Amino acid sequence: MTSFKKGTELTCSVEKLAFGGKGVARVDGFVVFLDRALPGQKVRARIVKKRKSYAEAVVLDVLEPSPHQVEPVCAHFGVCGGCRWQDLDYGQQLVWKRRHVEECLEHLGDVLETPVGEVVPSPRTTCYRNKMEFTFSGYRWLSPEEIARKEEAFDRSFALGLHVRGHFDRVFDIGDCRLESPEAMAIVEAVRDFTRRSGLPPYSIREHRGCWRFLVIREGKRTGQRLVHVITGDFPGAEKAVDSLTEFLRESGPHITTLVHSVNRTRAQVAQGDEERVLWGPGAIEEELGNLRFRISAQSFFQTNPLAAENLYGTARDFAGLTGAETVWDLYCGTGSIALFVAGHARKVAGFEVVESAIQDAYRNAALNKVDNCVFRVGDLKDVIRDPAVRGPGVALPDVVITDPPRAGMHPNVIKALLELAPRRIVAVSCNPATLARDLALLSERYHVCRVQPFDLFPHTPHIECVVQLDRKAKA
Ligand SMILES: C[S@@+](CC[C@H](N)C(=O)[O-])C[C@H]1O[C@@H](n2cnc3c(N)ncnc32)[C@H](O)[C@@H]1O
Repeated sequence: MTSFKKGTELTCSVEKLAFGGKGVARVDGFVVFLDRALPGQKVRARIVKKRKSYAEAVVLDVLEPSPHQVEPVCAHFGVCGGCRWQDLDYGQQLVWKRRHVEECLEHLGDVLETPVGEVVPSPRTTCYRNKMEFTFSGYRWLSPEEIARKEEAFDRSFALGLHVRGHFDRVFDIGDCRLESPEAMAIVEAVRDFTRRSGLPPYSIREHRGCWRFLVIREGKRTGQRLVHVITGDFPGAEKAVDSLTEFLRESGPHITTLVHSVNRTRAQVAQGDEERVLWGPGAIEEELGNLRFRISAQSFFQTNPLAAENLYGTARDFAGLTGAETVWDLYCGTGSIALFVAGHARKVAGFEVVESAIQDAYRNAALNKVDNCVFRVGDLKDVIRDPAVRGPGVALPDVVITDPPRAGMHPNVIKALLELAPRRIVAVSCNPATLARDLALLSERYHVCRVQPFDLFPHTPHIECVVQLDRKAKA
């Protein structure tokens, strides 16, 4: 009988991928989750955690490869925290993503009227992200290959890059990220070069002190515009150093359209800051989605894979089945992209969102596109969804609701309100099949779940988005 004690080494065959991305093997009937394993592989692995009904293990050696294994396109694969499925054939990634949606929705049984659709692939599988966040660190992590190159002297006291997989406190110098454009990577290189020589220290997450914290690059995939957002700590000389960095990039970084500096005074390791200073250009970029143009400022939310999001929004609009006569509510509207996408097909659209700056962006985007039948309301939906005062006099109750909540899904108050408001159709957009399944089960009290269409917005990761059409049941 195999022991599953921590530290035990075993050989096993990987059967499938679990929701979340880990490989699954059964050893003597006991489930073992394997980090970085693919179905079809035979591996030697070491148990790192033992629970009552399962164990977790790391792969030490691949003894037999998976038939679906491919050569990863990125040199940092395995070390980097992103792209964990880059060594799995893209077609298979889509197969497993669909299966995970099916598994999550399985318990809905007959409520689900049609099978889950085939996953719509991302138009691009590399260079698809329009936003990347890079972290500065005073402790540069070196790969075993770099350490082996003893003849090279590596400066370990400064890094600008991404986090090492599973380690929030380790950063490696990224040279070539395949999710980003070569132009954006050239900016990372130039910023690293300048800041390393600046004499000012990277921010330390242990001492909570230092200058350089984050570099965020946003890129309009259709417009080619690029925004550089430098986030520093509250450190003497930081402002002057960013001014000099701006001058340096103006001379050497031809790919930049605008540069913004902000200060993060908090201990939270988030790439956001206050006191935004626009040092170069308009302080925002524009992106095109369908026939709309969106203004994206340094800290506003925008879908990170715009080309795939365009397909998703188009399907959300199709599922809404609008004739031009409807009042549509766009719940969790962010900067209004879905509201604006459907505005031309509806009488009136009302967007609801908790972040005030996103609402300002939504109005700006409506004006930019000369859309005049949308209103946007700020507030926590669980409190404001039934509040006529927040809704305002010009907004009728909805014929159709489109809802796109964060990963946690909809609050029970929002579900309850939807069941009472009972629009004839609900289109649910979700980035988390598990919370989607929970919300659909609750809504099924009054709604048929007609269609589920998954979209891949994040190639090489286990993430999957879904658009679902729900139609109100006829009264018995
Ligand atoms: C997945 S995003 C969707 C944004 C938008 N539909 C889009 O496609 O760009 C979820 C949005 O819900 C907002 N949000 C989160 N919790 C909320 C709440 N309790 N009430 C209202 N909005 C909320 C977030 O700020 C975010 O903009």
